[in-house]
Amino acid sequence: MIEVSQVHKTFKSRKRTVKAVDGISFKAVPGEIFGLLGPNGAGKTTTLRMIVTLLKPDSGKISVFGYDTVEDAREVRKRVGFLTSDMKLAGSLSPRELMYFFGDLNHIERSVVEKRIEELAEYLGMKDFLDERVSKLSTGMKQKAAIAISLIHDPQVIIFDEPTNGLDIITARMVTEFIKDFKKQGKTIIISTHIMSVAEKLCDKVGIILKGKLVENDYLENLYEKYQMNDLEDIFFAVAEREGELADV
Ligand SMILES: Nc1ncnc2c1ncn2[C@@H]1O[C@H](COP(=O)(O)OP(=O)(O)OP(=O)(O)O)[C@@H](O)[C@H]1O
Repeated sequence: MIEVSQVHKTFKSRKRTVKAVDGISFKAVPGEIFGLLGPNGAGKTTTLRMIVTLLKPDSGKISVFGYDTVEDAREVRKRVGFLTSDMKLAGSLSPRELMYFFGDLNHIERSVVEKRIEELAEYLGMKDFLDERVSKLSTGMKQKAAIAISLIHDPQVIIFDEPTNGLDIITARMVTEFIKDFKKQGKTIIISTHIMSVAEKLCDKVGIILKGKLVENDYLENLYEKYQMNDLEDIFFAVAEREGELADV
């Protein structure tokens, strides 16, 4: 279970001050996929980076299975797997070597990592390229390797930032099928996306984020009922219009 309560994060530079996250609260529970849906710059990545302890909130509180992301960051990291579309794998290491590296970072015993590599290679279909240099792998193979690395410590919580961004439809389908399977395994999953169809296909609950504020947060079926619409894109535009977000368009 993840609880985000009244979280704020502002970035200040000499040129500008941005309230990236402005009082966001939501919960994500095991066996469900929560989708943070919003346009570019809405605050999705900043929210996810705070959940996975890469950034500290200015105020508010985030807990992951009862552990505070600031006070108990180490306990949180043990339980969380984070995958971002920026995680471009390159270089001369192989998926197996990278998994050892991330296993060490997570202080997991080598024998446990070895077993985990075998399990993940079997599950994700990576056996044929476990020892190839990642620079030589196809996009789909790299994405499988990135997923394997983010899951090396068998986390209860999976946070995927734009999981299908930049992928062809076959690789994107593969990734969404894995995410559905993680849900069946009872993991707590949060994804961010700006693609309505991804949210619609995958998510149980959707939080619509605009300019750092969560302006809608409900189960998909409740949103369809509430807005009397059966298309998430239509609902998104209805919400954006209500919030004055389309005024400049
Ligand atoms: N490290 C940073 N320093 C300064 N500003 C930042 C930083 N990270 C994010 N921002 C700003 O905070 C706002 C929210 O960014 P964020 O990356 O969270 O949005 P997003 O919803 O993930 O967008 P996208 O879909 O484009 O990735 C943006 O205005 C962004 O420029």
